[in-house]
Amino acid sequence: MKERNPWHTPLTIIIAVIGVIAIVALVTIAVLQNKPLIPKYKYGIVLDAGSSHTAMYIYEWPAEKDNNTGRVEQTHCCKVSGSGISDYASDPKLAGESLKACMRDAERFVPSERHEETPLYLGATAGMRLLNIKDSAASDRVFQAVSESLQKSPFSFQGARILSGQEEGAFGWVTVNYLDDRLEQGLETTGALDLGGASTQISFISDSFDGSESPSNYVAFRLYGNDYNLYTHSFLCYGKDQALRMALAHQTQSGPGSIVDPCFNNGYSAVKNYSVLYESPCVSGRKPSSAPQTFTHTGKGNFYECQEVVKSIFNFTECKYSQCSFNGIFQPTLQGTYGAFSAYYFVMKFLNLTDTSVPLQSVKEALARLCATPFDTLKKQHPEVKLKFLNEYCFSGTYIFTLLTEGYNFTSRTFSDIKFIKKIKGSDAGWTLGYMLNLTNMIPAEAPDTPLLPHAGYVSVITVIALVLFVLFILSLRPLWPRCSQKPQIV
Ligand SMILES: Nc1ncnc2c1ncn2[C@@H]1O[C@H](COP(=O)(O)OP(=O)(O)O)[C@@H](O)[C@H]1O
Ligand SMILES: [Ca+2]
Repeated sequence: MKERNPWHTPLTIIIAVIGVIAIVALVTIAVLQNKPLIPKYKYGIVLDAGSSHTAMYIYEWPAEKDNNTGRVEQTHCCKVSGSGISDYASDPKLAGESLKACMRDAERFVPSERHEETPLYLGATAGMRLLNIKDSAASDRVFQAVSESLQKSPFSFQGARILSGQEEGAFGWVTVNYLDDRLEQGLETTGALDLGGASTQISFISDSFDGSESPSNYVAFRLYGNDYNLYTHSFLCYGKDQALRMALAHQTQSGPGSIVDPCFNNGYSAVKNYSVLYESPCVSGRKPSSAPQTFTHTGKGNFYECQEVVKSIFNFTECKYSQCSFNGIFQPTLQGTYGAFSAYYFVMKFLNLTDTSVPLQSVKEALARLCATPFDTLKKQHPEVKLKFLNEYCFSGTYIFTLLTEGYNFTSRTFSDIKFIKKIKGSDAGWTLGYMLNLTNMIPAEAPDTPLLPHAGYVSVITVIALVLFVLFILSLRPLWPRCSQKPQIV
C-alpha cells in the first residue's frame, strides 16, 4: 500500500495557504503604503529678466510630500527672443509682447489643472537697475507693461520687481548648494560666482566672516537646522558688457577718432557711435567734450596689453577695511570650492576649459593664443559662433581672468577650486531657483523629521519579521504534526 505524505493533511495545507496569503498581503501593503499613488507635481515659474535677454524657467516638485519638502527640479526653459526688457525703455509695450511666446510655452508644459495655483514671478537684474538709475519713470513704464502682459496669463502672477544685488548673489548661492544637496545634508558649501552682462556677483562662506566688518555684505540664513553667515557682493557695471563699455571709454579718453584695441583680434574693425557708448550710467559723465559723432574701433589682439586696459577699470588702491577685492569693497579670505556660471561658463566653454579643474597657466596660454589669432582665421575656425560673441571673446576672457585673479585674488593654487558650470543635475545654475525656493518657503529653517528607516529598509524588515512569525507559528503547531509515518517502535 502507498504511504500518505504526512504533510498532506487538511490542517497543514490550510495553515500553509493562510500563511502564504498573509505574507503576500503584508508585503503588498508594506510596498504600497509608502509609495506615491500617481506621480503628481506642483509647479512654479520664474522669469529672469537679465540685461541681455529674458529667460523663463519652469520648476516642478512632488505634490504629495508634506509642506512641499520634495526635491525641486527645472523641467523646462524658454529663451525670450529679442533683447532684455531694459532695452524697451522707448517702447515698453513691446517688452510685454516679447514674453508672450514663452508664456504660451508654459501653458503647454504645466498641466491645465495646475495653471491657476502655479506662482509666476518676474525678477529683473542689473539692466533694470541701470535703467532705474538713468530714468526711473522709464523703468516704471517697463514694469507696468510686463506686469500687464503677465497678468493676462492663466498663472498666479506674484509681481515683477528688481532684485537687489545682494538678493541676486545670495539666491545664486542657495541654488548651487541646493542642487548639490549640500544644504539638506549640512555639508561644506560651494561659493557662487555669477557673471552677467551688467553686474557680477560673488558669494561664499568664509569662517573669518561674521558680518561685523562690513554688514552690507552679510546675509544670514538658517536652513535645515544649520546657520550660514554668507558673504555676498554684487558689482554693478562689472558684468562683461558694461565692463567692455568702461574699457572702451577708458581708451577713447586719450584722443577721439579711433581706438586700436589689444582686446579685439587683429583684423576686427567697426565704426561705433560715441553717444551710444556713453549712454550707460557706468560711463556717463566721462564723455570727452570734443568727441566727434563716431569713432573707429580696430583690433590688434594682444592679451598682455589687453590685461593692462582691463586693469584700468578697477581701483585696487582704495580700501578702508582689513582687506578688499577692488573699488574699496570688503572681501574676506577666499575659502572652499566655487561654481562659476552664466557668462563665466559661456566664455570658458568657448576656450574649451570647462570640463576639469583648469590650471591658471593654461587659461593664460589659451587667452594669449586666442587674442593673437587674426579675426579672419577665428571666423573660419568657428563658423557656428555668433559674430557678436566671437568679436568679444578675447576681451571677455581677459576680463574674466583679471576679475578672478586681480579682482577677487584667486591665485594659481586657488584658481583650480573654481568649476565652470552651466547646469547641476539638469537645472540651470543661477539666482532663479533660489528666489523661488525662498518665496514659496520651500527650504525649512529646521531639519524635517525623517522616518526611522528608508522605504526599502522598511519593506525588508517587515518581510523578514513576517517570515520569522510564520516559521514560529508552524513550529508552535508541532504537537499537531501527524506521526503516522513513524516506524512502530519495537518494545
Ligand atoms: N554664448 C554666449 N557666449 C558669450 N556670452 C554669452 C553667451 N550667451 C550669453 N552670453 C552673455 O551672458 C551675459 C548674461 O547676462 P545677463 O544675465 O543678461 O545680465 P545681468 O545678469 O547682468 O542682468 C551677457 O553678457 C550675454 O551677452
Ligand atoms: Ca544674469
